[in-house]
Amino acid sequence: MPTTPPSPAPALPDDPRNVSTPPADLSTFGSVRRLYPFVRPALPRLVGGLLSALGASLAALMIPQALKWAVNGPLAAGALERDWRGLAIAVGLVLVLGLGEAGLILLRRTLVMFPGTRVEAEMRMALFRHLQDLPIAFHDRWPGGQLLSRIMGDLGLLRRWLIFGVLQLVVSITTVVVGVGILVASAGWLGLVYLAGAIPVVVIVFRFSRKYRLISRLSQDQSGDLATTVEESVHGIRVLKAFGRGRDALETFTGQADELRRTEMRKASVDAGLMTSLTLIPEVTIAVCVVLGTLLAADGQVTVGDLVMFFATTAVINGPVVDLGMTLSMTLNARTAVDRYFEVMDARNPLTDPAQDDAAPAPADSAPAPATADPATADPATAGTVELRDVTFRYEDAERPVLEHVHLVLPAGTTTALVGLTGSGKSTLAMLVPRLFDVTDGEVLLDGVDVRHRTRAQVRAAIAVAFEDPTLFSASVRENVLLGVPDELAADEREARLHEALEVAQARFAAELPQGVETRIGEEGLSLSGGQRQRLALARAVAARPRVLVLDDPLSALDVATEEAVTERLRDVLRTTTSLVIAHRPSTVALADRVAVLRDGRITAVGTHSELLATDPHYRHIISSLEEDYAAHPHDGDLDDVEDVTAELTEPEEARP
Ligand SMILES: Nc1ncnc2c1ncn2[C@@H]1O[C@H](COP(=O)(O)OP(=O)(O)OP(=O)(O)O)[C@@H](O)[C@H]1O
Repeated sequence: MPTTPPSPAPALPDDPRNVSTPPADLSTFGSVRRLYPFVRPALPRLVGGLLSALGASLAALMIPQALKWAVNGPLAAGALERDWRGLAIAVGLVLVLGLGEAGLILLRRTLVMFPGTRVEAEMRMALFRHLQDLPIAFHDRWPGGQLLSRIMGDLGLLRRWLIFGVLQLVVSITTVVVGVGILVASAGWLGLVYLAGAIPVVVIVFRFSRKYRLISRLSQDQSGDLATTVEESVHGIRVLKAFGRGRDALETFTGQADELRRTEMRKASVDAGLMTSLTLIPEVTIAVCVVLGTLLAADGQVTVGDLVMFFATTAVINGPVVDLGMTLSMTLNARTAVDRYFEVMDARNPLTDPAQDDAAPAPADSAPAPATADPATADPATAGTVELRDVTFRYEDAERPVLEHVHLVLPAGTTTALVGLTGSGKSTLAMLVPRLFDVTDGEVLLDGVDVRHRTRAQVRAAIAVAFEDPTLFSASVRENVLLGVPDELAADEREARLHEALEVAQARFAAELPQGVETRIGEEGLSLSGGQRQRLALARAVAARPRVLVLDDPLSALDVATEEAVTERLRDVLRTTTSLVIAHRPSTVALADRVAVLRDGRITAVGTHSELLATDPHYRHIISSLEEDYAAHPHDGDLDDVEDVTAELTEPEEARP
């Protein structure tokens, strides 16, 4: 039997709230090069788009050459003996070049539109997949708004850059380089003077890049913080309203929005500075060239045709020089977006699946333990058993462990209640069983095999969890309840599980919702009371027919009568399952065959309720404080009556107190 865990994965990246400057080790090129795996399938179209764009620029640069030929040739022949044929050829040439340029621009747009949107979609899906895989510890540390802004805002930025920015950048640079080359080669001194104007442009662009990169990063991070504030205040709207703290939330939001506005203003002013320089410097250079060109023409060193070609070419170059400023800021924003995207994508999940060779065979499918456990994969002595063996667990960044040297066996087919004072580590212990966290030391064994030697999918197929805080998704009751049921299961079997689970969890109210079990609930659907939500979450755990059921205080929001009814039905279900129930109420403890007492991160006693009452003073203390607490707040969980009128209307008679 394997006992050593797989080698640890690299640590998670720094807290995103500390990330305010871009990583210095990658150049902009180095950063955006990381897009290659996503861009590769779209590369032929992108290259096609680039070639079309370059062709369009080349056509634009050829027009001045045609003009020069016309001015020096057919037009120079004099008014009386015009070369009409030559003139027609020149006009035709300009027309063909102009039409060619327009056609190539259209082709470029058509070619790059599809890959741009496709790369964005692929990257978005990859990020979402990765977020689903990342451990709870990652999600505890990363604010939702930061993730939201990366998956939406940053990827939108990248799409715009891929469709327009990157090609325009290459085209602008190529046009400027080729255009200046033509000027230097064919216009002598005039070309060199124009080239000299590039020196201040290079210096200004370099300084701009350094400054803009920092501001761009700040602005995108601040957008993420703002999104987090919106997300938190929308989620916590009830608390904010109940405590009259809406104004405080508004002030926080206004402060952050104003900070972002100031950053955007700084960004715009740095951008404007660059645009002004890129417009002004070529204009000043051209003014100098006009004076010089006039002197050279008067001296007979250049022809009028040369001057027409020169100034027409500078007119073609000037546009791309100004575009260069715009595409450069787009590129720096895209670089920030790539950095922010890969900060999440680079985060590794320390909860790894074992290598194929090391993996233990899959545990018996969702069959009840121990009778039907697969004899080929499970030792009959341990089939269906969960064991925590000398388990120590410390949260990342926490100074001391929450759990220390915990030994606890959950025998197959039994129900163990876990009790302890608040903060003693009950929920933490429960999360180690389905591998939501991995132990720092020791082992969690399922069927006698370390859970780290099974894939996470195998472990989670065997274990279902219902948390105190029930999360429902924006989907129908049916979809929410059948979340843990394999899709391959026959339709009638799924239907049977749905109805059984709703019945066990006393959630028959679902049938009386406006569209029955097809009613959409969750954030965008019908609001349910706390008790109703909890019962659906419990139904979800029951419907999965797990071999191991972990219930983290799943009945806390139920009224007394409903809790009794659920407890009764749950007892039948728990008989076929190995269960761990975290109890905050004496009535929940009554569900259990055995009770384990957790005190300051250690299991201090295990026994039946009556044994512990007789022998363990700490247990008596816990039970009396639970009873006191319950007596003081007997209606804490009785949310069905007060929270939602819908509940009143749809609750079946027998489920009401
Ligand atoms: N994600 C986390 N990171 C760091 N510390 C945590 C985290 N979650 C819980 N803790 C700490 O671990 C300790 C145990 O918490 P846990 O939620 O397991 O206790 P509990 O016994 O379930 O409490 P309660 O009965 O109040 O639900 C607490 O001191 C808590 O502050």
